[in-house]
Amino acid sequence: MVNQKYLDKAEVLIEALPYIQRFNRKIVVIKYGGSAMLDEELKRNVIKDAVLLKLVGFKPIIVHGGGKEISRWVGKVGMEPHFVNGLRVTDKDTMEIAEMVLAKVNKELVTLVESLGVQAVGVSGKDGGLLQCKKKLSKGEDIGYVGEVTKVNPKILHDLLERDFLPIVFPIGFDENFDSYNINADDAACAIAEAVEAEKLAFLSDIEGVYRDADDPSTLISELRVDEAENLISDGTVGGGMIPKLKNCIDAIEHGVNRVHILDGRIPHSLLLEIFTNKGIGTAILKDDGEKYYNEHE
Ligand SMILES: NC(=[NH2+])NCCC[C@H](N)C(=O)O
Repeated sequence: MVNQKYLDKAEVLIEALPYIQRFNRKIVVIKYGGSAMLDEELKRNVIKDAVLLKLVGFKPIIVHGGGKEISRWVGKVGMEPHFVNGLRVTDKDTMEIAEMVLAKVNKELVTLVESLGVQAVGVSGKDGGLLQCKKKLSKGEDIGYVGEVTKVNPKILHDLLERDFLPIVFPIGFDENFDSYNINADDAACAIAEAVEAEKLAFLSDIEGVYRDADDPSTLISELRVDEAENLISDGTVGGGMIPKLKNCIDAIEHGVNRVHILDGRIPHSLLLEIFTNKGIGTAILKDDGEKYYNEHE
């Protein structure tokens, strides 16, 4: 008699097989941010997942933020934050700290990947002219050195992938006058995924996914087509911080990314559970004619 426990384990691995085949040699952009960056254990888990994706033949690219770490350092050096109409301003000094902190976080991530036996290269949006940007206004207000991506030059990423490195990007870029800007990491990940024609873009954040009712976690939506996602925005079902997130997802799909996933980075290995199982664990956003794997396999 074979122990059921072993059979269950084998089943889990076999469930992954079609996805390993389907996504072989495909680019997967992983936006890494939120609480999963502050907890060492979670950080290791996220990086292990990315390393696993790499070693089974995918081409992951990590794009990371570091907002909380930047705020911590701004406080640590005793800088007073400025606000314009309730919005925090990124002045020259803050910009300088942001770049320093993100570079430090970037090298920590590179080190973690390297410690797991995969070669990683960290780049900023300045390297190879990856992210060109301009000043982004917030509701018409100048909030300092906050950038909006105007153009992506993905050559550096293709070169690194070609040579089998795992690229790790932090979203600082320059404008046409070579002034530095801090770019929102979700926006950067989205622009990069479009430019490299990624198969997938996965957002690891502090929310399980998209809910039909924000107050009821049992209403998590497993799969959403772009038109359904647009309706959720226009009919007011989703609100707050989910709106820009969902808009990025829609934008990515309209510009060629096949699937976008919103995942909870606080759940250990959410990335693997999403990619290698039929049901996934977060919300998957698909093209209007995208097949819903979940229903298909039910
Ligand atoms: N949240 C979901 N329903 N996810 C389904 C994921 C399906 C498949 N593993 C994929 O990566 O595309």
